[in-house]
Amino acid sequence: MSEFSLIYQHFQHCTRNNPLTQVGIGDDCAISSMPSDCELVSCIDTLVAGRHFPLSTSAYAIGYKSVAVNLSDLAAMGATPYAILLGISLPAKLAQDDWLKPFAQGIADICNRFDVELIGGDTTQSNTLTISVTALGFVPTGQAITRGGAKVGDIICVSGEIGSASFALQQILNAEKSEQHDIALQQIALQPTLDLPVAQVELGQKLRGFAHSMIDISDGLGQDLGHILTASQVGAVVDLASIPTHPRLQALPNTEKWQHQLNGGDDYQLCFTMSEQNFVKFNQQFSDKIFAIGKIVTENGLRLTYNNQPIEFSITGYQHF
Ligand SMILES: Nc1ncnc2c1ncn2[C@@H]1O[C@H](COP(=O)(O)OP(=O)(O)O)[C@@H](O)[C@H]1O
Ligand SMILES: Cc1ncc(C[n+]2csc(CCOP(=O)(O)OP(=O)(O)O)c2C)c(N)n1
Ligand SMILES: [Mg+2]
Repeated sequence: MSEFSLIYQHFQHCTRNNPLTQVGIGDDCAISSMPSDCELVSCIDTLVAGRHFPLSTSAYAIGYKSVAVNLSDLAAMGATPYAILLGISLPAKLAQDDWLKPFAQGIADICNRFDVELIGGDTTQSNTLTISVTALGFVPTGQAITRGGAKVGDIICVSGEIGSASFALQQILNAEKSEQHDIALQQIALQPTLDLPVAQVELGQKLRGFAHSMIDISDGLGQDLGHILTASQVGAVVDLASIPTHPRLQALPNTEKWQHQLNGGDDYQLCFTMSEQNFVKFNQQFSDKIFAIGKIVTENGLRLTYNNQPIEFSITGYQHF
């Protein structure tokens, strides 16, 4: 299949047109109008086969997740997503309909769910499958939620269960090593949390005007909350028993569970801080579940407690190098 027929067949019309787009796929650049009174919010995340997703991951999930992790970054700023650009470096053996069709379907499903248009990209051949997605969104001027706004006294919240994706990944990596890996790979608990993360786009927007700081959890709650603390020059106390946890994880020994939750990553939940007053107001105004897990304090660093006892736990987070 030629590079151009691949693009036209699988990507040119896979998402719905957004009225802001003046020129989409097919020219040297896309051209978009800016909505009035808004700021542009942009990010890029790259996914490399065997590093960001197991080699056994389906083409559909690879497409879906490549977009979801970027929409999660936009969500973490309180932005409304608008469009993506898709860079694909593809081994020659995958440049065929059997792989491209479900891959493009994964991209299309998550884009169409959030009214995001695929407006351009780039396609090359490479020995290692690598997907790089740039996402663009908008936020009303001055209202983006950054990592740097946490205030002493704020409640620290997360948007949902933490650690499930890391638990699923551990089972998959073990199964890939086993002799009967085809059978083992059919029995992974919580696999959708790893493969098809739910970008918290609507919640992120609702938190504008409520949250003082926000980040999405990609590298592990410990490290990512640490980014808020550093940027805001504050500290935190987190109660490990308050972290929302799936029953399958709850059944693990504490240290294994906390390893998945604090250092695992791949959660793509939001972690944010807000005043106690705003916490009460948010819960009165919206039915979205948000979970208080700790407090922002003056003393720098992250302190962990469990049943009111201090806990020592090494925060490593996901490290590329
Ligand atoms: N190669 C790079 N060139 C320029 N900026 C980069 C590069 N890699 C990462 N960044 C920037 O560094 C910051 C932290 O990146 P990262 O840890 O990847 O954030 P996230 O977890 O939100 O994806 C972001 O502002 C990102 O844009
Ligand atoms: C095969 C495989 N190994 C390990 C992981 C775990 N993992 C890889 S990258 C990563 C962190 C997120 O990736 P990164 O490139 O740091 O994204 P960013 O923080 O920039 O959003 C995690 C938890 C995985 N998902 N798949
Ligand atoms: Mg990144």
